Amino acid sequence: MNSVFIDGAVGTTGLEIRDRLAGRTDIAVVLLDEARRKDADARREALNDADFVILCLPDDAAREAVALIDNPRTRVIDASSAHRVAPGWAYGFAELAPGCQDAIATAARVTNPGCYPTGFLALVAPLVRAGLIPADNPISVNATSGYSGGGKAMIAEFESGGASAFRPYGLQLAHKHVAEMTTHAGLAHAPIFAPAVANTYRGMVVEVPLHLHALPGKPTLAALDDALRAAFEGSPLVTVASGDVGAIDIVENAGTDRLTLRVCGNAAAGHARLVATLDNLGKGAGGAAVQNLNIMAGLDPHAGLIL
Ligand SMILES: NC(=O)C1=CN([C@@H]2O[C@H](COP(=O)(O)OP(=O)(O)OC[C@H]3O[C@@H](n4cnc5c(N)ncnc54)[C@H](OP(=O)(O)O)[C@@H]3O)[C@@H](O)[C@H]2O)C=CC1
Ligand SMILES: CC(=O)N[C@@H](CCC(=O)OP(=O)(O)O)C(=O)O
Repeated sequence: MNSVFIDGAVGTTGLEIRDRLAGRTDIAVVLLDEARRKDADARREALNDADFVILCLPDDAAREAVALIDNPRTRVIDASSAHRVAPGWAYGFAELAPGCQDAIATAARVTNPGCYPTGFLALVAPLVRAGLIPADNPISVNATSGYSGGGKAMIAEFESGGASAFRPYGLQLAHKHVAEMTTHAGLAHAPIFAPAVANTYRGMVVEVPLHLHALPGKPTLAALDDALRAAFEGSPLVTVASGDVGAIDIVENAGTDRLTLRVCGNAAAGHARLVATLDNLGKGAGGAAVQNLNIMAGLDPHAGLIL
């Protein structure tokens, strides 16, 4: 039996993880009651007693939690963006590249990927690795998230009735996810990241437009599709669907831990739209955390996930 303390268990991500772990007989979930859940002494004790801790906290509180751990045994999964490019942390995206799952399995510190980077990296990293996109190619990424991506505060704002249908943000192009997108895609230059939030609770679309005719090897849409299928072959969570569709819905994978990739575009024009759909709270957060926990604990990687 593995004990797992969830720090931040009543937040949006914490509740998703608790749902996925409910009923598991191989995992004992440890929670602090309402009166003690922000008490540093109570958290220190829980953090050090558990085999695993999952941090579902704002970045500063996540850094504080890690600093409270003073034993070599407790292993950490951080859902925040505090450690996404930090030395000594394994990047918790098992399917991203050969070796990732093994690195997670043995790591003491695993950072969950960001929700937007999960879609972006699945689309781009395999193509960079295959040499179809040069590492120094300029890349843009447009993405839309459900409002639960902003946690309790944004949920309250949207559910109070005053929020707009569609809100582009991050307009100064300094979003906190850019560093992890650049690093883990193996890019030489930061992508231009244009996020937006839509008035739907959960779900996400991440899109990368490409001028194929301007790439050195002038790859075809079929070549990109083949490379993505080869990269994720056998994964029950990350799949490549036909890009020959008229429209894609932001809630396509809402309520699941799936990530669907498509290579769409106009072959004659040499224009591609790489599109990923996921649930920001699924493969983008809670599902990824449970998958990483399973892998670290040597269990079925997909136990408790919503396939
Ligand atoms: N929402 C999403 O789609 C995703 C979120 N994440 C990341 O997961 C983390 C959690 O996000 P999310 O669940 O959305 O956020 P929420 O705001 O919904 O929840 C955060 C929780 O942390 C609690 N908390 C804050 N400070 C402390 C502290 N010092 N000690 C103990 N508890 C504390 C909050 O308490 P209180 O209830 O009192 O406010 C709240 O319950 C963030 O780092 C976020 O970036 C990652 C991927 C996707
Ligand atoms: C809609 C919305 O606001 N989304 C958040 C990202 C979701 C999140 O908090 O995830 P990370 O932990 O990966 O940062 C944002 O843009 O900051």
